[in-house]
Amino acid sequence: NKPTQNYIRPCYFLIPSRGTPLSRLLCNCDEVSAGLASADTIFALSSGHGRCGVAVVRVSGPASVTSLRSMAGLTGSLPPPRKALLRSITDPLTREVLDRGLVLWFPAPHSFTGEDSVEFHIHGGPAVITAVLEALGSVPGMRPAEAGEFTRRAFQAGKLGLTEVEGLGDLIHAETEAQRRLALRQMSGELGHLYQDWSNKLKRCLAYVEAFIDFSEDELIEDGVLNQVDRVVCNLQTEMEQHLKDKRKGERLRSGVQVVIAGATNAGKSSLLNSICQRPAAIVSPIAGTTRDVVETALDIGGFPVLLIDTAGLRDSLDVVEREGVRRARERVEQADLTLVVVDCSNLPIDTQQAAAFLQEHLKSVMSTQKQNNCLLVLNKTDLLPEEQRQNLDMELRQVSGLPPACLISCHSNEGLQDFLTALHGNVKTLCGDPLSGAPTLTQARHRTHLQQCAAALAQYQRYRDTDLALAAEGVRSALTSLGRITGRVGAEEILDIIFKDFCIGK
Ligand SMILES: Nc1nc2c(ncn2[C@@H]2O[C@H](COP(=O)(O)OP(=O)(O)OP(=O)(O)O)[C@@H](O)[C@H]2O)c(=O)[nH]1
Repeated sequence: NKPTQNYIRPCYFLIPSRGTPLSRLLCNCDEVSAGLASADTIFALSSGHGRCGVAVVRVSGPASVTSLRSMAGLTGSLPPPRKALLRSITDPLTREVLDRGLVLWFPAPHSFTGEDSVEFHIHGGPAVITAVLEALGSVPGMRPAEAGEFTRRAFQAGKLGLTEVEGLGDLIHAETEAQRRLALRQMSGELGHLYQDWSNKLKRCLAYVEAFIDFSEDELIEDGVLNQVDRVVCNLQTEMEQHLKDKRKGERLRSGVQVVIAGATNAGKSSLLNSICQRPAAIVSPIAGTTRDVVETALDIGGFPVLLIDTAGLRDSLDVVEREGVRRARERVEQADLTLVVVDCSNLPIDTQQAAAFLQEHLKSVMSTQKQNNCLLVLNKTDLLPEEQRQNLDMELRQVSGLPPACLISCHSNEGLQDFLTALHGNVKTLCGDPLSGAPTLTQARHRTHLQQCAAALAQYQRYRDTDLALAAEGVRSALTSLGRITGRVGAEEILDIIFKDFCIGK
């Protein structure tokens, strides 16, 4: 019998002559809905919106051929697959020529969606695009595609795994070089292959445990089979632990590093924000307490995405609005990946030891000790210091232990700004990691959740291994289910909508 979709069932392999069960394996019908042909044919503009030289309109589904024949005037044989053909594109009802462009024919299964597909490469003016889309809508069996529907069909045809789909989505949304690299790596399937490999190992473990439960009493199963399972489970746990201990680098790179600028009023926080992003994004004034709310600016720092956040100056205030601003500032500091604590260095004691003690107290008032590990001290307004004091401070603060790295800058003269930007880039790079080196990293919070569930389920195997083998097997089974949720092989329906809704129409 064909197993029900997503259902893991045992099946027996028999030696035909004696009928003795040799081993019991698991057959996982995990092709999701592979092979389910879609009745509708969908079409959409797949290139970007707005005026452009060339626009690509994509069609996928059984009526693709009809659209090709009726709109490109092809009565005889179809063009060779994947070869561009220059044709007049006509309205199938009125026969009016709408444009002259290229048509490409991708017969199933060698297309992005796995279905018969056609592409019309037409001129990118809005009137041409509208006319061609309207004409396609008049072909029987065709309808406009929904957001992400082409990719969804590719997934359902087994052309892409769910992690690859997510990589493709990230690639479309990538705004920086490092994000592009990370997305491309995930789209190439590295992460998906890692999880699939773990999944295959667990399937084998489950088969062994089930076999042991069923046949150990008849002595048809070798001694030590459970020891093999123990070893695999233990190794997988270690691998997963390592994989999860990634300091959220991939997730951070995907969504942007949160860099928060904090400190006392008038220290020059807004000036620093403006200097970094090289435009007057925040209001600067000599009036203490000018910034009252959070000001966010998205930046590309050396290829890494950064969300730079200016906050209200930290001080006690009777003003309700300012108090709320300070509360929000503290909240953002606690959520930050990196905090830039700005200090007006013209207010520092001249003696370096006293200055260091002052800075330590100041840091304590801004953030928790743990947060100080991801912090840069920015000593601003060096233009107000005598040259000798500036140099002493620069040299001697480096010798003080227990202080975060400090940068001396002046937002007015730009002195020290380049060194500070280099330090900032270095910190951001460390927080994101190199997207191309080492093992593939986690990029989504949902992967982390399912992996944590998987690790917990493996712990259940170990807990019950010697007392209740059925419960231990259940642990391995739910570990498999958790992995299947990441790759889209099990119980993925509820998450598909969430993932595909992030895609644009035409992808
Ligand atoms: N001399 C000098 N003045 C600076 C420098 N940076 C900022 N200032 C001045 O310091 C004052 C306060 O600057 P802001 O950038 O508004 O300071 P802030 O920390 O955002 O202030 P709040 O909004 O009160 O939190 C302004 O008059 C700036 O022109 C600097 O490097 N040197």
